[in-house]
Amino acid sequence: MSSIKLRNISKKYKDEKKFAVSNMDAQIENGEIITLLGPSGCGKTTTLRMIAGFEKPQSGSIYFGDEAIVDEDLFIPPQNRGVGMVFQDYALFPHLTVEENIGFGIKKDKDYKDKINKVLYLVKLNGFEKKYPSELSGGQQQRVALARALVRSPKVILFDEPFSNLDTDLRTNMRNEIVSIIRKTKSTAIFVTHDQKEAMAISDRVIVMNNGFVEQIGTPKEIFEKPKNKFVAEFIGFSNIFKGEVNDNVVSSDFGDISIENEENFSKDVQFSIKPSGISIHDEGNLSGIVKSTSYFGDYLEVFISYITKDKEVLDLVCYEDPSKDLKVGDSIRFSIDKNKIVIWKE
Ligand SMILES: Nc1ncnc2c1ncn2[C@@H]1O[C@H](COP(=O)(O)OP(=O)(O)OP(=O)(O)O)[C@@H](O)[C@H]1O
Repeated sequence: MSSIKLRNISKKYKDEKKFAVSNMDAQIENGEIITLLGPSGCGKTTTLRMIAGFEKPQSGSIYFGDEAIVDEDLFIPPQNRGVGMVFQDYALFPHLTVEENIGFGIKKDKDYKDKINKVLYLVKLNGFEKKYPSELSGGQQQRVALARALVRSPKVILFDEPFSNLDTDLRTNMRNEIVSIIRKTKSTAIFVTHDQKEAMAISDRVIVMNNGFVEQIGTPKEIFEKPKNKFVAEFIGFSNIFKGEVNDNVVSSDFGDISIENEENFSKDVQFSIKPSGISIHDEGNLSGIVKSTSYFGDYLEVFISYITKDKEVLDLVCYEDPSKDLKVGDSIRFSIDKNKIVIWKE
């Protein structure tokens, strides 16, 4: 187990104009589960591969604990880094049994059997040692891949989109199981995903990346409550994003003045998001609009409202309403905004 420090690392692939990763700084604590989150092509896999040693950064340094593994004149090769990797496609040898896959490349000393049995038990595959990968489900194959990483007692385990080949139910179960094994073994783990829900569900902290840059590093709660900018807010699924101006404890916008707590001391130009649950349609609402569309989702009704500003601009808002409400497209309605359901960031 080890902490990891990335200091100012940059990577540009040969013949590419753009940097895949630019000036990245991050500190990952010992035993922490961290996720690199961002859209396709933002540099997540490149970062993971630089930590594993499959790619060499042009500049910057990487430390495992106090030990430099990459520096100006230093490059420790992958096999000497003590890194375990679990890939999206499991990368198991089809002609080897579960036991042989897990034990591949490790010394067949007197502890060999014990080590294999210990990890088989951990991933709940005892009894499967003589099976071949083709005889296993996707989830079971993924557990073999994890056991193969764990048997080497790695300093850090890297997971590249490990759940993307599994269907939804299995995916949730597998991710809970894998996280509980990581916690049990107190491993330091880095995941790569572009699924924000998954990132929030499994991580102690999330690194949000965009275009090779780190946009924000924080706990899921910090990122949800204090997104740094519009990219992060949109990427984690915020809707109803508008501009405003803050003076003391009031944000002024197209929806009038709304008093806020302003613990962050925002001033002047900001952007803000109104959570869909923070908009309610009722006759006493101080704002008026027209129902643009409705979609029924069982537990709630998703309603799009068209709101006309003082400058005659039409803004669309989405809100979640009681599904028993009788709302039809074209209805004139009144609505209000709950100031506690507003999230603000500096523009
Ligand atoms: N071997 C390579 N040679 C040249 N360019 C590459 C190579 N691998 C990645 N890139 C480029 O580097 C950038 C970052 O790619 P990377 O695979 O790290 O992104 P990602 O966030 O992991 O994307 P995805 O979610 O699609 O896997 C992209 O612009 C990509 O096209």
